[in-house]
Amino acid sequence: MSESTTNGASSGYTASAEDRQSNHHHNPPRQRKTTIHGATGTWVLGKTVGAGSMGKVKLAKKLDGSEQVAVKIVPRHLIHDRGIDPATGAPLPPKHDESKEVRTAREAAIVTLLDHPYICGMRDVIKTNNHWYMLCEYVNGGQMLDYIISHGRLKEKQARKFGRQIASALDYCHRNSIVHRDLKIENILISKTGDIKIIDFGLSNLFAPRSHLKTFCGSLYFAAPELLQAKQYIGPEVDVWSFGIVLYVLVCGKVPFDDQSMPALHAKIKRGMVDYPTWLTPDCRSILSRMLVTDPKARATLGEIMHHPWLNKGFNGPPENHLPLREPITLPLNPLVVAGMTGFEFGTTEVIMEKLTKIIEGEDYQAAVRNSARETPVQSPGADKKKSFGFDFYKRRSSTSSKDTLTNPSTEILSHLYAPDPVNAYHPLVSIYYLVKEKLERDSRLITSGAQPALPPPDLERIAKSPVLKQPEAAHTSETSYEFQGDASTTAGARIRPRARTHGDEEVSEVMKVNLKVPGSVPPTPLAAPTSTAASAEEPVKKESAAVSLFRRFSTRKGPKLPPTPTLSLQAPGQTSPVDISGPRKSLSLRRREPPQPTIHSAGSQPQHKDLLTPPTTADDSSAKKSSKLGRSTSVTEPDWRRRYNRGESSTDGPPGTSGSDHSTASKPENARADKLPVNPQKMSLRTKSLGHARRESYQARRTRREESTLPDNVPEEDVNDAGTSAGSTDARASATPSSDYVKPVYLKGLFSVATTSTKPPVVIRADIIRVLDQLGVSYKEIKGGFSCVHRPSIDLKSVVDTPATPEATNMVTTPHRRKLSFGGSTNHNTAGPSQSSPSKSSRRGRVDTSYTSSDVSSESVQESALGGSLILPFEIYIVKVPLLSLHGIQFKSVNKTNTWQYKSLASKILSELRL
Ligand SMILES: Nc1ncnc2c1ncn2[C@@H]1O[C@H](COP(=O)(O)OP(=O)(O)OP(=O)(O)O)[C@@H](O)[C@H]1O
Repeated sequence: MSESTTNGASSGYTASAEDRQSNHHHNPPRQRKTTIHGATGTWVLGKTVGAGSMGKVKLAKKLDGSEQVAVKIVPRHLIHDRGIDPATGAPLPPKHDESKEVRTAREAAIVTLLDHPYICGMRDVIKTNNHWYMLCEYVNGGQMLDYIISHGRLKEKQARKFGRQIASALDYCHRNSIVHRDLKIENILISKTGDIKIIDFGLSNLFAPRSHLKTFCGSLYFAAPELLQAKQYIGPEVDVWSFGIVLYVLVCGKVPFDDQSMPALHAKIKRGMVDYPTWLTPDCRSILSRMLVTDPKARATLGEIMHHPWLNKGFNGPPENHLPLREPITLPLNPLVVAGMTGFEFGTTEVIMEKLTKIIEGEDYQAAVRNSARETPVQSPGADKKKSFGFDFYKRRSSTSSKDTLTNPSTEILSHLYAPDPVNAYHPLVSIYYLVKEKLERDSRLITSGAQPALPPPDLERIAKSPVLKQPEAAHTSETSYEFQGDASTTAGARIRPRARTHGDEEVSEVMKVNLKVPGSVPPTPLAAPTSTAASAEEPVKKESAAVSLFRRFSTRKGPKLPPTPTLSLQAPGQTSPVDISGPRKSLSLRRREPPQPTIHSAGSQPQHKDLLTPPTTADDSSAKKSSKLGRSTSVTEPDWRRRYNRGESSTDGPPGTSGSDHSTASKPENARADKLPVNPQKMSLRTKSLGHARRESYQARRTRREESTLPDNVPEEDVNDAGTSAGSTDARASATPSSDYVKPVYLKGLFSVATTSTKPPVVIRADIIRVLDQLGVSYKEIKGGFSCVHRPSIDLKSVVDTPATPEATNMVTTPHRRKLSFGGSTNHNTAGPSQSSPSKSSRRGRVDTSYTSSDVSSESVQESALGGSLILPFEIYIVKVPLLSLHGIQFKSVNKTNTWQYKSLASKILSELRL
């Protein structure tokens, strides 16, 4: 096997060499083994584990095999056509796309400093002439999105655990003056221990309490209303809104706001009318209704959320934010720490020293220090007051406003937090000072313990040569905002991803754009060990034996084996049911009719829809238990499932899959339901929506993004499993029957439900998968343990019908269209895959309707798809075994997160066709 090598600048060091791709042209890509060199050593790139709009994510192993990381590879594109140099008249030389550079550098810079059990850690950053390589902790428990897609909504108790972890991570960020701005279900991964890891800080930024950010970014579905109104915002409040959407998705299995028309979706988000399903407990509804408040000033602060009864039920106190204990900064400043802050381009070390000194000496800061010393902490059980309260930016600014009168019980205990806190989010410079200092301390501890070799000193000279922009004003004395370059108002400044547009900055005064480099002065830190400390900190009062207990109870759906859904159709335009992302759950639900469920609406709201597709009941939902006839979903413990299984109930009733590492759960079985209900044709839609991205860009923008996210020829690649073009069912059929080690065991408990587990042996499951993939025209190749698949929908362009845009749509890049696309008709499927002109076998048998209609996708995407564009959907299916239960199951893995809704829809369809 040949090897190509990429030398790079690590953690901000100047790129020292081109990516070496010399082997590329001489050897087939599969043969190549690419290595990258950074300050942390030499890493061998492996298979692709994910992809986003910024690039691919690959596995990498240290040359000596001692470590494994995920590497986010971001191509550095050169802009060639830059016009003429007015001075010389000569064409300007090509230059890297600055906004993308800045955003990547920002992500690297921020995440490198963070140290939190629920935030994916950064190991090293390597920059070459052609790429950024961000070496991150490899999170191998799957994606939250995949889990929700396969299993539907979570029980409240499960959602609470995740909710506490999200709150903990957000509180840590906010107290460090960092706002994520792209919190969404796709950006939450699950670790092997069953804990969450937040990824993708590519849209994060620093905020100052009295300053404003203005950039609209993030997924539309998760975006706060003020962002849609081009309003300025401080920062934390938009994360609280997105957190509310995520929590809603977890407990409801759908997004709260949705519409097939973008303007209508905008309007719904701005109106903020939320349907709260009746199965939600009052506390759950209460916390959601405090987060999903359209007025950011009236919206709960994170501090309030962390003290909300729902989030604390069964726990000793609010979530721990894992912030180290901090003392107010005193002079003189530590020059080593200040040197480590240059990566953020606050300026040269001298400038940072001067500015920070001014802040620390300032009367505001000193008053804050005095106040904080006087403050009598209100101690809540099990939590340190300072660590658990969010800094209440709005209350501090307008504490007398009636809008600040919270109805939540935490009002009182929050009231003392009206003063600036010298150690929490006082000012970005102050926060970064703490973060760098803490990182240096961590690193020195590691070096002392011999765990981490000393790294070369930072290239301060290079850093010093970087352009220095206007320096920040002292905190609380100006409205200066730390808006990094790339947050600028122009589209060019926005991250190219199918989800957002950037508002103009005309309303914003004194916005500072700060260039950013990767911090070069801070040595990388080895990745933290799995989050055992976090788990203990989050241990509930009602003892759960381990963090993984979250998955001990399983979302299962009991129901008779019914014929497969005959029709698969997307909702017609005008239907306004919110997105139900619970794929298999949804497909199961299609077989049953449920009595209409009353919905509870937020004050003043009108019912927008009734979601009959999302099943009620949770473990701690008494109301749902009372009306169990309404439910389709129940959670069972393994013993419960065993009982049912042994009684000879349908195999599709169980099991609650588990890795088997802990079977001690003593939770009571919950009500299982017969659900022998007829089909509700009205609810037979398998329309699925993206939870992630609003794809309303122009065709050009999409094309650009696609080109950008596709690794160019010179990108080191070992595997080509994203293509899926060469393989097909012929290969798969020809391959040998799976051996006993074909299937991998499931290490994460509870990732399986009736929809994804089976008593069938792997060989039968494999054959079934091949049958269904063939049937649906999905290209595939067999990989270890499963299938690497690519779906290329065929589009009936004749069916594309423009719909008139509303006035609001003028704001949007595209207008909605009707379209028709098919699950059949894969263009390069090796075998006799169905096509539109030739209906699939299943269609002929009346089991699958291969086409559906939707107005969800713009004509651009239709055209694009017709051109073989971004509707191409790569994903993987694995056959796994569930230890101890002698069961097998399948696991979906999305490879490209830009086609979420399409992936969800296809996964649902495959599952329903598999009839496991
Ligand atoms: N540390 C990690 N461990 C395992 N998988 C990862 C990791 N980081 C990212 N991935 C996978 O790669 C995918 C893309 O990663 P990421 O969200 O960082 O990319 P992106 O280009 O910033 O995405 P976006 O389109 O939202 O901008 C994720 O959805 C996930 O599946």
